Amino acid sequence: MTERRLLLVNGPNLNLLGTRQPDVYGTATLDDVVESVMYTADERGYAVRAVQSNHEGVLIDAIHEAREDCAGIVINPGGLTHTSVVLRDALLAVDLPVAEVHVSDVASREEFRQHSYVSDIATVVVAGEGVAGYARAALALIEHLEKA
Ligand SMILES: O=C1C[C@@](O)(C(=O)O)C[C@@H](O)[C@@H]1O
Repeated sequence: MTERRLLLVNGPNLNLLGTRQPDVYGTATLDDVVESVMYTADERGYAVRAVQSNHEGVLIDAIHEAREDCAGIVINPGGLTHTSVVLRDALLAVDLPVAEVHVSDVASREEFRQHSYVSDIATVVVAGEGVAGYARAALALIEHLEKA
């Protein structure tokens, strides 16, 4: 039976949501994000395990562990989006469907933010919708899982 659990991953600096560049990222906190994803997932009968780390290896370990008991991954890799081959490799290695989220509209920001190592392997990409984008991404991922 498919596990009814999602892994929610937030990468470097996302612990500072709410106070970090509020003009770009808004004032909602990481706790708000986790709560909104849990609420949305719970309504569809899914549990959520949330991890945030400023350390790439911690994120990679959490992604590896998801293989044991998660059906999919919702991830905002933060700046690692634009740099991390190892994060991409971890996502490919566990072979779970991925929803990539960005609070800001990365496509309309600096050029270096316009390349993602995750987007082409993601089932869902949501960017520029503020923290509300996390719940939308989780829902789209669940819908994908339910169809599969
Ligand atoms: O840390 C972040 C946050 C971000 O992923 C976003 O949610 O908009 C966008 C990234 O470019 C940035 O490095």
